[in-house]
Amino acid sequence: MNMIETRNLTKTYGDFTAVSHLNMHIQKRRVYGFLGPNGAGKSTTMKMFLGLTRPTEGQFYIDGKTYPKDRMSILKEIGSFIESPAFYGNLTGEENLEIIQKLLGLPKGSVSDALELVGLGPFRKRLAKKYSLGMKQRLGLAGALIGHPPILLLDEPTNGLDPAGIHEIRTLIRSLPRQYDCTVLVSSHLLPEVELMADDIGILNHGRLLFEGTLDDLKASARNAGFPTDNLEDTFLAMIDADNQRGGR
Ligand SMILES: Nc1ncnc2c1ncn2[C@@H]1O[C@H](COP(=O)(O)OP(=O)(O)OP(=O)(O)O)[C@@H](O)[C@H]1O
Repeated sequence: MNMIETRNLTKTYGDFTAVSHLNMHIQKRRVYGFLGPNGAGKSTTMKMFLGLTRPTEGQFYIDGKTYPKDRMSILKEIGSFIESPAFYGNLTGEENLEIIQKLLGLPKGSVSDALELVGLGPFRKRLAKKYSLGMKQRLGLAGALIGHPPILLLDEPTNGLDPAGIHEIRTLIRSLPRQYDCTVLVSSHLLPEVELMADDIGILNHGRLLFEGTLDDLKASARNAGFPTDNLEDTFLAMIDADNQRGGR
């Protein structure tokens, strides 16, 4: 079953097309890696799912609901982390999460659970403005996860983390479908990262979906198209390069 499905989803800004006729299929209880170079349109797509920017053309369906008709009930199902999340710098990490907990009407214990889940337990009493970049990313993730939403949209969640932090967050994301019955859409511009986290991937370039399927499907389709397949990152770069040579849009 598809938890998120788009049909010809398109977003233009003036005469610039940021997202073009996207047909994505994000299956329930899977991690979908949304891969593409800077400016490919990943954030714009996620912002449309959250109702933060309006599609110019096309539709999307989330858990059987239609945008814009069911916008509010769609939003209730999504936890998100889009671009650097904003916090109250003069409040502690814990206090920041308490605000979300109250807004969502969650039990008090959910704050500690979320802090532990992302490894911020020991830093709960520190002011958010004193957090390192990696700690801020973790706090953003905790904010997205706190209500155990059935759908998580995570835009480059490992940005700014050190290798140990990346490993930890990746392991956490991998475990979410099993642990919380969650469907995860996670964007990245790094194939090795997606390779370690995702069940399915979608490759976006200049707003167009170049590929969608499992990693094995990607290898097979790259082999058929004559791209290198020993190293999937080379495959990805060669696909992007070939698309750019063709004009890219
Ligand atoms: N409000 C806007 N007005 C005009 N152009 C925009 C606007 N928002 C995004 N764009 C353009 O749309 C394109 C896609 O941007 P988007 O942020 O979705 O890409 P991305 O794949 O998330 O890239 P990154 O990895 O750099 O975040 C970019 O060329 C960007 O400059």
